[in-house]
Amino acid sequence: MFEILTTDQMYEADRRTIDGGIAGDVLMENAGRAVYEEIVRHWSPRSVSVLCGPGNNGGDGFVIARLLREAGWSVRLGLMGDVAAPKGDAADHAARWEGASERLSPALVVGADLVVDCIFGAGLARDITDDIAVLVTTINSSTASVVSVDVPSGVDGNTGMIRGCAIKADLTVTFCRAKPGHYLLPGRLMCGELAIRDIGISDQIISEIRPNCWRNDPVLWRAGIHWPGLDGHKYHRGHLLAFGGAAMTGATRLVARAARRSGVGLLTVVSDPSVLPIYGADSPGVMTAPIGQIETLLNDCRHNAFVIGPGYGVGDDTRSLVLKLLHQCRSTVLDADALTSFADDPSTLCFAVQGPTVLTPHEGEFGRLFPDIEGDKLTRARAAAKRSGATVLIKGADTVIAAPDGRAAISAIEAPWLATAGSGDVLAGIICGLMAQGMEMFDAACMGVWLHGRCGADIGPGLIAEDIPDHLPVILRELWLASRKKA
Ligand SMILES: NC(=O)C1=CN([C@@H]2O[C@H](COP(=O)(O)OP(=O)(O)OC[C@H]3O[C@@H](n4cnc5c(N)ncnc54)[C@H](OP(=O)(O)O)[C@@H]3O)[C@@H](O)[C@H]2O)[C@@H](O)CC1
Ligand SMILES: Nc1ncnc2c1ncn2[C@@H]1O[C@H](COP(=O)(O)OP(=O)(O)O)[C@@H](O)[C@H]1O
Ligand SMILES: [K+]
Repeated sequence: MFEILTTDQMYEADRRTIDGGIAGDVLMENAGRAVYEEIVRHWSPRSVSVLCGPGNNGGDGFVIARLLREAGWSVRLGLMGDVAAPKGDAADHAARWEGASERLSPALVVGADLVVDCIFGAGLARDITDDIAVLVTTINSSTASVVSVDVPSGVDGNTGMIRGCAIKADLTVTFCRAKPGHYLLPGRLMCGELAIRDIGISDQIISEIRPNCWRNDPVLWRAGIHWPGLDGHKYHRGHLLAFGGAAMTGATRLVARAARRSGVGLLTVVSDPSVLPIYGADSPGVMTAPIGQIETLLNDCRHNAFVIGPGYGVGDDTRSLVLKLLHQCRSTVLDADALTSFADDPSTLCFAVQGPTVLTPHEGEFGRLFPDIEGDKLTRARAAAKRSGATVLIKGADTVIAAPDGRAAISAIEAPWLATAGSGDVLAGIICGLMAQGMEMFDAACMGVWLHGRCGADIGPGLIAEDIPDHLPVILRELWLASRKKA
């Protein structure tokens, strides 16, 4: 259930299911019944208006209206266009509706306690305009509860973008699998609670259409975790070099603590000698080395992972050091200043990426490195990953992680408490720590985002970045115990 399907993949899954012998009108009946079941689970009988658009989303509406009416609810049904308009499966279900139909208008919202939005689903093809926009505004400013079918009308299922305007739902019921627009902003804000309901499309069919986007969940990457073996020693868990800036030392101190809490065997902060005592005094388990020893450090292959950027400073020195590090082809995480230092020359950075590399920009940093890449976050992360050869993670409430081969994951954990200075530094440290332990770059980025999100959600109000590393053992233990149960 963690796959995320584009609307085209969803149409393909429908088509293959229909070819396999389940008729389209049965799928529509199943879809309508799933929404009906969610409605009666959430609300007691009340006056409801079901608003039907001209396509199959409207077809689902006829099923929902019929089932609610049969259950004794007071139902009004509004239809866009004339009564003879529905085609195909929607027409079949329209014919089974024995109640009255009204023309779709704001009058249907007056006196309704519940509005069922079946105006547009996967087939939204252009911006909402004029009379439908007035209806959307009326619904959004009414006190009625709102259930959206498949997607809130006006939200683009593939991108999460709002096409003109969109309905704000309390509950969205989608079918088979979620679509990107359920998790990407701003679509996610319009969905309310999300229910993903089976309508009879088999897992076999979903695997045949080879989805390459998932909701970020341990199912994706838990097999790639390197738990320490009974006979292991610290060098089996990696030796990470964290490059510390001379002015903002707090950033790399956060990086270091997070990396160590993620399980890395050894960690050395490498910095200007003038600030080494600050890094050394921060935590007794941290080792330090002056930047002047860089060649010696790099000659030691046991130093298998590098993280650079947080608090490091923007400029030529940073750029040269990043290129030197990338030349080693070892696991590397580039964040913050390590990215911004290439704002004038991003192609040099992309060209230099050869080994396992994760770029962790927030939207501002992404825009500096890839100003020509446009579109929704999923599309942009994928394009940047393909161009650079790195795993690219665009941070935010809807963090997207994309691999150069097109695989992508979207974070769905709600943890707005993470929006605080230093929290991104912690994320960079976690990801690099996981890579140092041998985890593949895309898996490490996904797992890092998940651990970070779970810490944020658990700690909640009052969170400061310093809290996150020290909460990691709680979440890691959960994963570890689950892995032992499986074995
Ligand atoms: N077997 C299945 O496939 C199943 C499908 N299911 C359901 O079907 C839904 C997809 O159905 P769908 O493809 O008919 O698309 P839908 O969203 O109803 O809209 C299409 C219509 O809207 C129109 N239109 C578009 N944008 C517009 C605008 N801005 N302003 C005005 N008009 C606009 C467009 O017009 P056109 O662009 O063609 O001129 C067309 O007439 C899916 O979300 C799910 O709920 C379930 O029953 C499970 C089984
Ligand atoms: N609304 C939000 N919900 C969840 N996570 C968020 C939200 N806003 C920001 N974050 C997360 O907080 C972190 C902030 O990182 P960043 O912008 O690099 O800050 P800093 O550089 O101060 O560490 C990122 O991991 C980002 O995904
Ligand atoms: K809808």
